[in-house]
Amino acid sequence: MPEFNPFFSDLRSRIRSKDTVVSVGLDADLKKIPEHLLEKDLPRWAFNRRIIDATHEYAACYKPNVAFYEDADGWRSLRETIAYAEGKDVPVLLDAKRADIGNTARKYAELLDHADAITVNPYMGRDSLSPFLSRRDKGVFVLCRTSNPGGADLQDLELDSGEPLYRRVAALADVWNEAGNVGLVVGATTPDELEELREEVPDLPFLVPGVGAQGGDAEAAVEFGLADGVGLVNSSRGIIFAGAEAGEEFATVAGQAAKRLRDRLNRHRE
Ligand SMILES: O=C(O)c1cc(=O)[nH]c(=O)n1[C@@H]1O[C@H](COP(=O)(O)O)[C@@H](O)[C@H]1O
Repeated sequence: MPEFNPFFSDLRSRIRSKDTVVSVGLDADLKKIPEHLLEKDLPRWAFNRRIIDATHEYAACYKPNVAFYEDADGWRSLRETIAYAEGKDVPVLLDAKRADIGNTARKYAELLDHADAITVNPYMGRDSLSPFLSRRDKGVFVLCRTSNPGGADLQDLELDSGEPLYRRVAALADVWNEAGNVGLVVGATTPDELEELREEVPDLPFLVPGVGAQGGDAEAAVEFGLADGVGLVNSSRGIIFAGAEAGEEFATVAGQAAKRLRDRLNRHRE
């Protein structure tokens, strides 16, 4: 098994030094940002800055989902947000779920010039992921068993061998992990699959979304999400919009929510 690459080694150091596996999802939905920030030049950046100030002590990483930034002001907000998070020494995992034919994938992989790690979609196969995998110092999280209800539609399909497709994805991701830079995305909403996948690929760290707003199993997320103590459990809305009713105190409430999740997850860590 390859050693962890620089991204996962740094993540391990952060997890140890801050004693947290919480990934704070920066899904800065303009429709939910407190009204008093909407008059700012870049409301999403203003929002994220305050969220980062309040949560960074509890964050193993920040995970902005690019869906919330794909417009001109959004990209500017995202750039500012990433720089600010990195200024606080918190790694940034860009949730982009990309991949494409080689020529296009090469372009998509340039997103990694601006972040420490990325999520990718394995549906188009190995060559569509090569430009990401060849970034040996970054983290590449491969979607495997997703947390949404429709995750079963394709991912649970049984192959001729009798194994479900998501298990094959996990086995392939393990093969693709030549540089020690690969992780898997496995939702907390399917704890049995989390357990099964931990057995299938004992060395791959998982990003486990789906706790908080989606109601996933936080205990299973921690029990099975970590490989050699390294892994991430993400909550987005459950943290950043915890203070939706708190007006100007929204960030304080978000900080409390991040701390609560950290403490809850830590109770289940060895
Ligand atoms: O790749 C992801 O992060 C992801 C995979 C998955 O299976 N389920 C899932 O919810 N996510 C992302 O994790 C975040 C979950 O947000 P909350 O439900 O608000 O905590 C969103 O950004 C989703 O896009």
